[in-house]
Amino acid sequence: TRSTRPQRLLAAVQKNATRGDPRSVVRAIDQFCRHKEWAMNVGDEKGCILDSVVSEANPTYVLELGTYCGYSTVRIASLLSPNSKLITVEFNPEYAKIARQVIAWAGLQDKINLVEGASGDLIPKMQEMFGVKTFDLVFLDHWKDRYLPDTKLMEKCGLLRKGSILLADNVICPGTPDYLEYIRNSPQYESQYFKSHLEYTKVEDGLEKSVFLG
Ligand SMILES: O=C(CSCCNC(=O)c1cc(-c2ccc(F)cc2)cc(O)c1O)c1ccc(O)c(O)c1
Ligand SMILES: [Mg+2]
Repeated sequence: TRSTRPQRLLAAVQKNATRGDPRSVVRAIDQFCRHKEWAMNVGDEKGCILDSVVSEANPTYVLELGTYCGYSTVRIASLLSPNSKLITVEFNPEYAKIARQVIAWAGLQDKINLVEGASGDLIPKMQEMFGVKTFDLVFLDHWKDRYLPDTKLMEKCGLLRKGSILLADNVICPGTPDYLEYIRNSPQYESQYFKSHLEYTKVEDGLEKSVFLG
């Protein structure tokens, strides 16, 4: 049977990237998506904004919601200090299977815990499963109608501390209107919009960075 797009993306990584070199994995995926087949990675333009937010935060514990093929997982983990951890949640088992291989090719499996399941089920278990107290940075890139309920759930579970950063992809395209309305009007957050474009296109999109004030 015909291969899937994630399988073809993995093949491009294994063909064009150097094992153990995360930046070459990121470059290989961007090349594939720009010149061969579009895929819903955060991409190179928004990826630079992601890099600057991660570098400035220098987080110890990172949560990513929505792994897909592991592009942003690898991009973030390549910037983390030695004892830090990235937990990434993926609902779709096919995506998770590919992401594990992309992460292994980049040589970052020791920094990353990929857990399969629905974010709404897993968020309340984060403390018991991984011994995590709070997350310093959360990257939201999963189902767009889950951003708001999962943010409220993280607040309820005490997973955010004063200064925790939420960085949300796709707040314009496909769009997360209920999340934006909540986070921009809540006195508990200080938000900033980084205007950019939908990965590999000229369509407007952007990242919303929000600091939890506790
Ligand atoms: O992985 C998922 C769901 S699918 C991936 C979400 N991402 C998108 O849908 C997505 C879509 C687009 C896009 C597509 C078509 C267009 F024409 C324009 C834009 C762009 C993006 O950057 C995206 O991130 C999941 C994980 C954990 C869970 O707990 C759960 O409930 C779900
Ligand atoms: Mg996205």
